[in-house]
Amino acid sequence: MRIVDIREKTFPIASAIRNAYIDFSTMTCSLVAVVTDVVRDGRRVVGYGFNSNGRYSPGALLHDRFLPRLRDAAPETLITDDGNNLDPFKIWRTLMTNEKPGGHGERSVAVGVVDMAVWDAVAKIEGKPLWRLLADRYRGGEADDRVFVYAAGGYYYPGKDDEKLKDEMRSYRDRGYRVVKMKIGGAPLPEDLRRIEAVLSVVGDGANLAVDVNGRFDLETAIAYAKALEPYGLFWYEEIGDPLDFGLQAAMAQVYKHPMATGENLFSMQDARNLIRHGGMRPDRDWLQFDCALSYGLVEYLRTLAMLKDHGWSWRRCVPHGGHQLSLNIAAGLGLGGNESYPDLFKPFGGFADGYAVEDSWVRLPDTPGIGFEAKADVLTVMRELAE
Ligand SMILES: O=C([O-])CC(=O)C(=O)O
Ligand SMILES: [Mg+2]
Repeated sequence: MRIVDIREKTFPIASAIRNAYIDFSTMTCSLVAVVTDVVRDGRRVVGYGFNSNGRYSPGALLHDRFLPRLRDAAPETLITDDGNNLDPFKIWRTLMTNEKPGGHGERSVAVGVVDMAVWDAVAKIEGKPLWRLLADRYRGGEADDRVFVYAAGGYYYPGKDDEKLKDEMRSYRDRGYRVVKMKIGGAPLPEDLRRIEAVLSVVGDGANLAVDVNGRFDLETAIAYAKALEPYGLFWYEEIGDPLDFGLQAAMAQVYKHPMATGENLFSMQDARNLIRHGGMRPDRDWLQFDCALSYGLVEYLRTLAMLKDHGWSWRRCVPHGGHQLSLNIAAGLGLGGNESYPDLFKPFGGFADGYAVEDSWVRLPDTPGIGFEAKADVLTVMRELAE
């Protein structure tokens, strides 16, 4: 078997939302199709991948550097020894030819998009959902039959008052999410506390609400917020300072006793390892949000999981950023703690299979071969337009 074509297209996923650091007025997303010569159920197997929000489309990097490496490689160097399937690890090595270590930048997004498409194709060729393939390969066949998900939203938005924020959260609760997340740090502390209390009037207990700073605070502001947030007993306090400021993160562990979360902007196993070594993260309560779609894909995420195991961390502490189905498959297949969900944002790329309702913040996965895009009509439409 071989790869016969690789296509990429950049799509806008712009919206008027704003977090404490950026707005999404020009946000884009890259969709990649890896077309193979394998036929299953009368169709040519095509694997699809895309990057999650927060980083722009890596289309230029893909066209300049990464896709030519795959096109120029001898086809037999990209497949398994028995010749029956693509080998995600060999493809990863080819993509990363002549790339120095460190300084990961956004090439990790480009490699992540291709890696997602490769795993989708690999599972389709094996005729299995990816969560099943991962459970069979790495967990002795054991898979979780449902995954914890929380609804992310609560952005700043022109003209959005507390009533609109409450309506948004009520609609997530009506759609089966127990836990919701909102943005903070983009307004003065008293205003954010008023917004938090508005949301708590809808979701009740603080254990049903996570807050996300998107890396905005210096230590002094982080501590002022920590003191104000402490009484609410929130689900988590996320990405409080700069993602690479492990000293700030470690200092916060001394002053904030409730759970914290971070990691969505760490793009390699080595960066994740530095967080674990130097960030003071507490394996009994804190959460790790590394997102494979932004950070060299599942091949690299497996290295990150191995690193966590070596450091005595349970994979149940991982709840990836991004709200995409690749992380949902990894969560079910490898036994993570859950996955993010954006019920209303970043369409059609975010979101899970049609017709699988969320209940009390748990969702089930379809049996569709691959990542499950064939079970989600809106994303499948744009995918098939690209390559089928
Ligand atoms: O607003 C964003 O960039 C998304 C984000 O942090 C999250 O989903 O946790
Ligand atoms: Mg975040």
